[in-house]
Amino acid sequence: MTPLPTILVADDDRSIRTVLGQALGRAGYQVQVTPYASTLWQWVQEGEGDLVITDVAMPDGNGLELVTRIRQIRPDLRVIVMSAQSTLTTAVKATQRGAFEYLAKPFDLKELLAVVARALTTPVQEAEKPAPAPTPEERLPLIGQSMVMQGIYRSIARLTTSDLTVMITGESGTGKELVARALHEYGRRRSGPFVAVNMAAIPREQIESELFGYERGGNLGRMPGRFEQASGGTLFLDEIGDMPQEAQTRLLRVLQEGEFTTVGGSTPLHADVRIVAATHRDLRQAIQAGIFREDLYYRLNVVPLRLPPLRERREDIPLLARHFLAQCREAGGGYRMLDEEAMTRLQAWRWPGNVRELENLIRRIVALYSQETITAELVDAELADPLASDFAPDRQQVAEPLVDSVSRHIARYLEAGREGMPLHDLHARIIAEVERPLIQMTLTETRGNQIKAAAMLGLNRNTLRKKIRDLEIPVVRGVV
Ligand SMILES: Nc1ncnc2c1ncn2[C@@H]1O[C@H](COP(=O)(O)OP(=O)(O)OP(=O)(O)O)[C@@H](O)[C@H]1O
Repeated sequence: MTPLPTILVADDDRSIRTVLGQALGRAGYQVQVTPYASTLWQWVQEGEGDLVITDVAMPDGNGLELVTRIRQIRPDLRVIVMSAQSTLTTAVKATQRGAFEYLAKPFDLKELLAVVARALTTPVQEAEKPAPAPTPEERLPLIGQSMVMQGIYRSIARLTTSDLTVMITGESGTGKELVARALHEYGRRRSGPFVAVNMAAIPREQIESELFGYERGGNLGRMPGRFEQASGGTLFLDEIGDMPQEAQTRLLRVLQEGEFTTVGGSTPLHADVRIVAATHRDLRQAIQAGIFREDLYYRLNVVPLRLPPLRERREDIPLLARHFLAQCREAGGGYRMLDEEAMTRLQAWRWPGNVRELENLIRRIVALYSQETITAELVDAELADPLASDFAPDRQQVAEPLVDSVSRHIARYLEAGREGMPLHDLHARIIAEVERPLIQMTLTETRGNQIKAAAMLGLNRNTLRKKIRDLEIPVVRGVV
């Protein structure tokens, strides 16, 4: 009988050690747990264990540093890193140092068990051997700690070790260009150029020569296009849905053959670029409408990355708002802070222009007002000013049906229940989660006028008042 695989677990949090020890034991593995990085290192040196699961910050050492050392002395021993400091930098560092997988805490036990099974059964590839020394800088390019952003960090981290074509989708202002830059800056081609081309910003008839270059008359030779400029680096094709048909056909040929010719030229040139494309359009609809080539779509959509709208990750709003305030401060805008109610207002807003809209709002407030504390009244006034907003309704996307997002949340609760989280008052909790933003946003809309809000909601005024009290919704009358 083959012995059971042994898993070495290092985490200074006792509850994590207990939960992992039990779950892995139940799944049929042998488990050794320790709160110390040094004990883990000792076990690894002694040749123990078939798999390592380690935390990052431990009292006597750093799990990420251990990954490098473990991979050096035992390249076949896989390491899964788990961390509560779920930033893009941690994910990239873990992956580039050769961790098999990176999991942001809190994680799903089922997911962990699936990763463990994969780590123990997939044969170790040459490509997994330690990567060249990484140089990710500590300044964070992407802000956000929500579950969805953590998923994005993991994908970006994984994609930095390959040249696969990536298709980023997401509404306007969700950070598509920022993600494309991160893929480049942390990736294998970081010493090459990053060239961005926005299809919507170039006259249609010039797109082909812009991308592929053109032959100039006489003996003048050719004018290089963006493909050539990006050689050795990354070519970011923004608003790919706006690419004219002829350029689509040419691009498809480049992707198929790895070569291109300039407009009017005949010598094939080798295309040495990593392509990252982005769009805020629904390309499937464009395909149906016959304006986007389906074959090109499949060539580009090798790895799809969907950036969620800001309203789907409201928990990131305070972090982002503080980040933009800090940026304003660095630019000489003086010290400002948002009071609690102002922050609540920001979290309740629907953000049709996503992170860009939030960034612009903070900049506008810092520029227009000199008071140190930014209040809810001030935020309300700026949010309600239609002239100040660059986000006219025709730029807004069709929102996801409410039933879909509610169902997703309920499914998450139920799943957590199956994982062992005690579920009680589920009905009341879900109703409150829907009711609170409904009432809060209606009040923002009516600038705190409860009579108007009650009319809009179709509620009796006393009922509304009671709900405001029960749900602990802050009541502030707006500036008119
Ligand atoms: N997660 C984030 N952390 C910090 N800043 C962000 C984040 N996401 C977006 N931003 C900022 O928001 C602004 C818009 O981002 P970006 O240009 O990348 O969006 P986009 O999706 O490419 O928009 P569009 O589709 O309109 O071109 C930028 O100034 C960017 O720095």
